[in-house]
Amino acid sequence: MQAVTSISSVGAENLSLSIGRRTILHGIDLPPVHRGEVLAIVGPNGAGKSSLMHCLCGLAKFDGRLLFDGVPVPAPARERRAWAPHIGYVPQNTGIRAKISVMELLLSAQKSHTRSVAVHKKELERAERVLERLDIMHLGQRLCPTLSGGQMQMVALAQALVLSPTLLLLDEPTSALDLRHQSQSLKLIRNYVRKIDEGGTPRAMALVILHDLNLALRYADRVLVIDDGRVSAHGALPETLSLDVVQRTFGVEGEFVQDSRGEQVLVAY
Ligand SMILES: Nc1ncnc2c1ncn2[C@@H]1O[C@H](COP(=O)(O)OP(=O)(O)OP(=O)(O)O)[C@@H](O)[C@H]1O
Repeated sequence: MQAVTSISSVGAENLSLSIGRRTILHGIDLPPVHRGEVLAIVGPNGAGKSSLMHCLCGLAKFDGRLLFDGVPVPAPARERRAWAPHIGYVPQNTGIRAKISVMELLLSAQKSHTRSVAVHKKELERAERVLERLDIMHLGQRLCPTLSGGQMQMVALAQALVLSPTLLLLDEPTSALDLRHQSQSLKLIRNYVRKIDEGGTPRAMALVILHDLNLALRYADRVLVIDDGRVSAHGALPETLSLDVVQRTFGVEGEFVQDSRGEQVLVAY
């Protein structure tokens, strides 16, 4: 198995997924997403967004090509394990049932069953840093099953970030969050991917499924619109998310207005 130290881009060609006799994804092309970029994946309920993410993180067996750094990723799970440490995947349902504290969860994610005090200290500091950035230090000693839905969602994000992945795959990471935490989490994700690492390149890239198109407009660089298992639009934001695309995809009327900072905001009727 080849050694993989990071992932610099992710893309897909003609990716299809069937479950039983039903085809869920019909030949999806995902032009490469590079480090430093946030790609929003949007589309109606049941369109295939989570299914696409399952393919990207190795949870579903698909036809077509998944490309990391422009190179097809081998299909056998054994081969794909090489990439796993570089992927931070947060699923839609993040229920963590283990009766351990949030801090224990973040330490076990880093596999810190070490006797080395120095390593343990480093991992503890990293866990504390992530909790601090997400503004959830106060949850460190709480048992995971006692957390609220929103708190659990932020802890799941912390669990992914603590491993410093180069590819973040986030399935509706803000669905249970209040207004302040929605902005805070997406700002943190954007800053995380744009941060320049020791090699002088942005640290990571993020693919984020979002239902709130205004959050996509504010925090993502590009958008992939999925409708009925197909890509119906793809490109830079805000121009790709035209009123026509919104009407066709979601079947709603609306208009774009400018907010006080001059940014485009969608008002749907
Ligand atoms: N295990 C499964 N067996 C059969 N059908 C499935 C399975 N998982 C998903 N599907 C179907 O695949 C389609 C796409 O589902 P998916 O969860 O990818 O949609 P989504 O775009 O993420 O939707 P939502 O916005 O509601 O989360 C849906 O019609 C769903 O019913």
